[in-house]
Amino acid sequence: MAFFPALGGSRLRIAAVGFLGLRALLEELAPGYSSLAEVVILDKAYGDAVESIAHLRQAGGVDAVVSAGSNGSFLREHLDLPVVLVKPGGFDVMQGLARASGKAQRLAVVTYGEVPSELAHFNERFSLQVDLRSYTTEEEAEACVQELAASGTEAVVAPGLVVDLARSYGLEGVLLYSRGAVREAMEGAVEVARIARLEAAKREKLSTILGHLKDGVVAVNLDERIETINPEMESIIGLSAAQLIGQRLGDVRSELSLAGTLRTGEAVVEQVQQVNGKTVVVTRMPIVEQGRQTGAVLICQDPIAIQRLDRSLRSRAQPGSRHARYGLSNLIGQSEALQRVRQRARTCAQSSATVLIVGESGTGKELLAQGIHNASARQSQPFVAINCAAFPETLLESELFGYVDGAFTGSSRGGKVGLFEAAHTGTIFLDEIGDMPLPLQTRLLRVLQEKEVLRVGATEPTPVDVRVIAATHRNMEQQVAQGEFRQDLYYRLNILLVHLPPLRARLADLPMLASHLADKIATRLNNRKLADEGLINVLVEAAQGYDWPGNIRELENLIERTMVFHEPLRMGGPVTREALQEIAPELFSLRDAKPSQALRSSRAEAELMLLRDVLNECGGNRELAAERLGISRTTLWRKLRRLNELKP
Ligand SMILES: Nc1ncnc2c1ncn2[C@@H]1O[C@H](COP(=O)(O)OP(=O)(O)OP(=O)(O)O)[C@@H](O)[C@H]1O
Repeated sequence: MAFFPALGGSRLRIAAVGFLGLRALLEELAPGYSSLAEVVILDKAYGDAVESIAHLRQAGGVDAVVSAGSNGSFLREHLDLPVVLVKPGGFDVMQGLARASGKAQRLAVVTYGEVPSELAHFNERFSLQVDLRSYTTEEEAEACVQELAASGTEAVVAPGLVVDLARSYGLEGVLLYSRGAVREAMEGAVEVARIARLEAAKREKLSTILGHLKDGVVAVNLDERIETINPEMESIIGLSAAQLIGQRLGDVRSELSLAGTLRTGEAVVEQVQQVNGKTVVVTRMPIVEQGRQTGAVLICQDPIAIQRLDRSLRSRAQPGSRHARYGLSNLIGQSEALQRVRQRARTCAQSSATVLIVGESGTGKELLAQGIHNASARQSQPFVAINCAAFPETLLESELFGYVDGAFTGSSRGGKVGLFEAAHTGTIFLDEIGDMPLPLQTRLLRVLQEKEVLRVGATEPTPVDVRVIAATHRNMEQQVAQGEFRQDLYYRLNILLVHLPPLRARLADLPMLASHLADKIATRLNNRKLADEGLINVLVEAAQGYDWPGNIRELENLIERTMVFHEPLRMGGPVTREALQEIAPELFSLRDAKPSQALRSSRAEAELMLLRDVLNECGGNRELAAERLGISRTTLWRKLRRLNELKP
């Protein structure tokens, strides 16, 4: 689509500067342009004319100026506006001479600047004996008229200034400019004014665009002098546009110099640089107009903004990959213990403080973390999860914190965004935090304290706003006591504690959980018949005496195993206790075959450890501990006594 900027709504405005004869001609011609432009006639010269034009510009603006002779040249030098000069042609000179010859014998032609060569040639060729003179300053004009008067010249054909002077010396003065020359100048001025308006509209549009850009932009001419700069670049450089326009960019900030681009004419794209102590991504490009280089432009981008954009593009490209799928309502179970967990999770969701979830493997720690995130104000932001036990130290470090280009051999070009940066404005879930190596614990502590990450190999940290939810199945107090986990980090993580009880401590939830999981798996396996109630009943009955070391994940696996291996179920037939015994012997063997003393003691040990942990967390308060475990106080007391007896 072509671009036709409007002329700014108002009429063009032209200042026509001239006195005496020129002024009379301007006044005569001006009404003929009233539909195109307002012509303001100024009977002023030199400095006074400049001043009057300045006032006019303030009161409504001026698009172009028409003037002539030395006055016109003076205005051209002192105004940053287009000035169109009335140019006398050969015909004007002849007309002037014809008019003057009717009044006098001895004639002179005085021109501004040099005497046109064709006039001198014409004069000589036809032996006209017209005295040809020229001037550039007002003083020269006066001296010239004095000389002419002294040498007996009777009439002078000249620009207005000289005509005026001639008359003051008693000579005849004939204005050099014809009506045609003035009309031509007026027409030129209207056209120039129209183009100036179009240019101004384009410039305004460009500066509005540049003003709204988040990137810093500066353009220079071939002499590397700043011609255009946007506010973002002003703040990167630390100086205002008024201070910068016209300066050489390389003199102001050598690190931003465009001299190389002007010399080679080649673009250099996305270089990482330090400017004013800040890291920026810089692109340099030549400006080429109609095949000719006319300057160069430099664009500065904020790397954090690029990363944010990169992240949003990536997350859009992989929907759901950085999102929490589950809410607190997906946490199935109505036992008192689970209801308390849900209530506590809702409280956690109200704040942005770090949460520590403690619970055995498979108890739903990640599900709970997702639920907290989705119930929090960060729900529409990224949720990023990582299992700290699943990576060797160096890999975990680069996964969490990212690295810069060339940080180590084999690192990807362009560096890598760490999960902390990827989780910016959202939540990061650090599973198995107790398995994080000590050096990384130190780095994590720094992130939590300073709210910024330092990529591997980087010198400058990147600010991040991330809510941390950590989880562990380990006894962290013990880890701290044994020097395996930093105490200060433990305190930082343990601001809001949620204890997820094991399945065996809330067997009341088992029927509901089994039925929910059976539904889920049957849907996944695309066979609704599998979610048979008979299966749930047999399973629930058989599972009551079982310990569920793998908790809900184990229950889920067991249901899936039964669905896959039990032929009659697939046909819609019943599941018998015997069939289940075959598929999941572990459910029965421990109870039926009386566990060995060694097995019993190790299970007792594990349970005792859990009870003690919870008691410790509750400061020895048995009521609170029983509540957290989802059992009654008497059961807790009984268990403690029995387990202590069982201990080898
Ligand atoms: N209360 C619950 N309701 C429904 N499903 C649950 C519940 N708790 C856990 N699950 C399911 O059990 C499986 C294991 O849960 P999750 O991965 O959250 O446990 P985890 O404690 O983080 O395990 P790990 O410590 O081994 O990483 C998941 O499929 C999860 O959806």
